This record gives sequence, structure tokens and C-alpha cells, in this order.
Amino acid sequence: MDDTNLDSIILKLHDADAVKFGEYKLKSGIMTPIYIDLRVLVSHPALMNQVASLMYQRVQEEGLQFDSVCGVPYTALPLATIICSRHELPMLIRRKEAKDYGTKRVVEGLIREGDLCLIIEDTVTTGSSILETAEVLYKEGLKVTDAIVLMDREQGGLPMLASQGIKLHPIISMFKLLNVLQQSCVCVFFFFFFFFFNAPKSPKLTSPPELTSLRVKENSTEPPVAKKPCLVKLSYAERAGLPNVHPLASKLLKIMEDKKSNLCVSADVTNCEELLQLADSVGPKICMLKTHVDILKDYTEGFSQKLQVLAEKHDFLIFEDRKFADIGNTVKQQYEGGLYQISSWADIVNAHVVPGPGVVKGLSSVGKALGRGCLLIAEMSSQGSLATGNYRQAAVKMAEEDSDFVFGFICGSAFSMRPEFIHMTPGVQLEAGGDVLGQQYTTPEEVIYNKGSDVIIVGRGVLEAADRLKAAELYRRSGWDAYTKRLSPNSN
Ligand SMILES: O=c1ccn([C@@H]2O[C@H](COP(=O)(O)O)[C@@H](O)[C@H]2O)c(=O)[nH]1
Repeated sequence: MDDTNLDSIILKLHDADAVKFGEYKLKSGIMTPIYIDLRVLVSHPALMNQVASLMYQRVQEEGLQFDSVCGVPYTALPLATIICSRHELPMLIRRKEAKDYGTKRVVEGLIREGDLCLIIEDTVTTGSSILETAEVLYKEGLKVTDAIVLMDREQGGLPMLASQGIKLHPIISMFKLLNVLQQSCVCVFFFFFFFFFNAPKSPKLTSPPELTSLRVKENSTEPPVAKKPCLVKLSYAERAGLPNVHPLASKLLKIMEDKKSNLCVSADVTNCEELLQLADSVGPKICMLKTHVDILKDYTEGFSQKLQVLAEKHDFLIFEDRKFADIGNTVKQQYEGGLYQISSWADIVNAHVVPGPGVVKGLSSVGKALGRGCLLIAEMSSQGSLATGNYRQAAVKMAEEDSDFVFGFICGSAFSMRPEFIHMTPGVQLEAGGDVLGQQYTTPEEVIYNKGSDVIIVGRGVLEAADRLKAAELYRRSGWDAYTKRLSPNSN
């Protein structure tokens, strides 16, 4: 299926008000912040035709064989009608209430015992409506093995129907819908994901979700960038407890909350003793220490062991900023072998996405079993960086595909809608500016509060200060204040 076509239909559904945000009760009793109302399609015939085409396209792609088609009443009835009329397929109509006069039939149309009927549905939550229709058809002697649905809310419908012998073929998942809307809209809060994916079966939504859906005008030349309101509204502690969070991300988020620090110091010094002294001194102020092990002129295995002891003592994670960027087989060897044996001591490494998913697979084949994690470089702080636009999207896709190993991004601002991913930003100093080699600096307030990132990575801001410990404390406080401001109910 053509993704652009699907994306454009999702946006049209949104414009037609078929995607509603608020507090709604579903047929199942589940409260939801997102309601899909495809009844509105009858007022948008062109869109209705497009949706019907999309559904039929899916029927063909799946090579489904059937003798008749039945739409689940009522919303899917016109869709089934369009499909059947266009492709001259026999249709059945299921009555919701049996007539108490005349034929008293509950299913209209030609029924032949043993015929296979394809079900068409507009939206699936638990799958109970499809099952009800299937049961009526079974009683008429028909068979049902497949159902095509436009929107799958991903709340258990697919496995439930599969357990009853019905294969569901969803066209748009809730995740896809929100992803497309997020890319097109100014903001769909991470918050939503928290409610939607982490409390899907909760019968009661305790607090209404916030949403700022300020759609960028169709012809606007402005990129759909998150404005100030689009910030992570969940605390680090809440995110640490999310069900899908990577264990290392959870550990980091807990450290951040406990130490009130979203500061990672970049220990870009060239001898081991200085690095260890730095780690011991700023250790209480940081959540993470970043290294470039290949700039150390006197590296020994003993050094990495001592660094691990300090990480334990001060409760911080070690991030080796190795920026792997080769084929899977090579990065695997670079990660576990060579002089540095990075996988044996670094909790976290990072990788460029330019080689494609193989780079993550190679690293993961070593690091996953060791409980390590990886960050993907979605953007860079250097002037003229080519990591822009679709590049960032490619990083998101790769991260989502290997989220048992990848748990975040190196980036300039938050963009992933999944609160379990952590965004980390280098190029941070107390004053915006840059260096002569193209580094660009942004302030902690800008990075954490305005851009929604989670961790500030600071090198020379600390290293070149007369008092490194004092500087680290300044950055810690600045980053933490920006975070608490972002969480405050008055912040927009
Ligand atoms: O886009 C990126 C990716 C990584 N870095 C690294 O962060 C530190 C920044 O050091 P400063 O002294 O604060 O400029 C450094 O180790 C880089 O390799 C980055 O700057 N930008």
C-alpha cells in the first residue's frame, strides 16, 4: 500500500472530523482520549470513495477469496455497498433488529449454506462488533474467516478475533494515525501515548488528556515544528515506570529523578587520570558521563574498570560516544573487540543511521545480552549538518524497529512521540554561540524547556571552567530548573 496515499487519507479523515480528541466512552466502556468517528464519511463522498478503494485494495493484496461481503451495521454498510457495487460482488445486509413481520430475516441477500462471507468494518476496538456479525452469519450457515477494517485501535481486537478463527486485516493502526497527525500537526502530546498505549484497558481515565492540535496551515511554508506547548508533560519518574521502557532508560530516568540531574558531562580530556578525577569530582552532579575513549593517549583496561567503580559510587551511567557508522559485521567487532572492548564497560553507545538497520543489528548482537543500550544520532549540533528532515524520521523508524536495544536519540529537540525514548542534546552552554570549528551552542533552558529534550550534554562548558565542580552544579541546576518549569501546570 502506498504510504503517501495512506498518510493523505489520514489527514483527510482528521479534517473531516473523523478523529476527535477529548474524553469519550467506547462501546466497550473503555474511556479514551481519541475517538474515531467514521460515521461522518457519509457527508464526504469523495473521501468515502477513497476509503472504499483502500479497503478493496487490501482485499486484493491479501488475495482473499469469498462468496459475499457483509458490512458491520451501520457505519460500514455504505463502505461495503460501494465496494460491492463497484466490483459487482454479492452483498449481504445484516439487520441489527429482526423484523417482526414479513420474512423476519436477520440477514438480507442470497444465502447459500457453506458460503464464505467477508466482513467489512470501519473501526475495531475489542473486535466484539465483528464477532457479533460473524455469529449472526454463522447461524445462517455461512462461514467467516477474514475481516477488513479501516481503523484498528489496537486494543485487543486482532488477537481476540484470531482466537475465534477470524483474521483481521487492519489498514490504519492507531499508532500510524497518531504518527501521521503528529508529523502534520504542531503537537500531539506524548501524554496521549501515555494514556492511549499504557492504559488502554482502563475503564476510567482519571484525568483528561491535554492536546494542543494546532495544525500548520495547508499552504504554510513553515515546517511543522513543535512550538513551546509540545513538551513532554510526564516526569522522568513516570516515564521510568512505563511498561515498554528499556531497562537502561528506566535506570537512567530514575537516576535523573533521584539526583535531580539531567546533566551529562562530556569528559573530553586526553589522559586517564584527569578523566577519573573529573568523574569523581562531578559524579554527584551528573546522570551520565560521556567519553571519547579514542582521544585518551594512555588508555588501559584498568582505566575502564576504575571508571566503572566511580559510576557505581556516584550512580551515573557511562556513555561512550563512539558514533558507530559501518556495516553490522564491522561495528560488532569494533564494539566488542579491539583495544577498547567498549561493550565490556560502556552502558550506552551511539550509532549513525546512515548505514541502515544493520548497524543497530550488529551492535545489538553484542550489547543486548549484556543489558547495554544504544542511542541513534538523529541530528547533530554542528553547523551545516546533513542530518535533517527525512534523516531524523529514518532514525525514528530504526529506533522503533529495535527498541529492545535502542532507547533514545542524540538530537537538537524532542520529536519521538514515545515517552519511553530519551532525547539527549549536545552543543549546550550557558550562553548560546559556537566555536570556530562549527559547533553550535544552545542554552539548557532552550534545550529542555523549549525543545523538550531530556538530557543536556556539556563538554567545554564544564571542562574549561576554572572550577569544574562549580560549573557542573550550575549546569545541573539550570537543566533541572528548565525541566521543573516544563512540568509545571502553568507552563504551556
Ligand atoms: O551532534 C553532536 C554529537 C556529539 N557531540 C559531542 O558532544 C560533545 C560536546 O562538547 P562541547 O565541548 O560541549 O562542545 C563532544 O564530545 C562532541 O563530540 C556534539 O557536540 N554534537
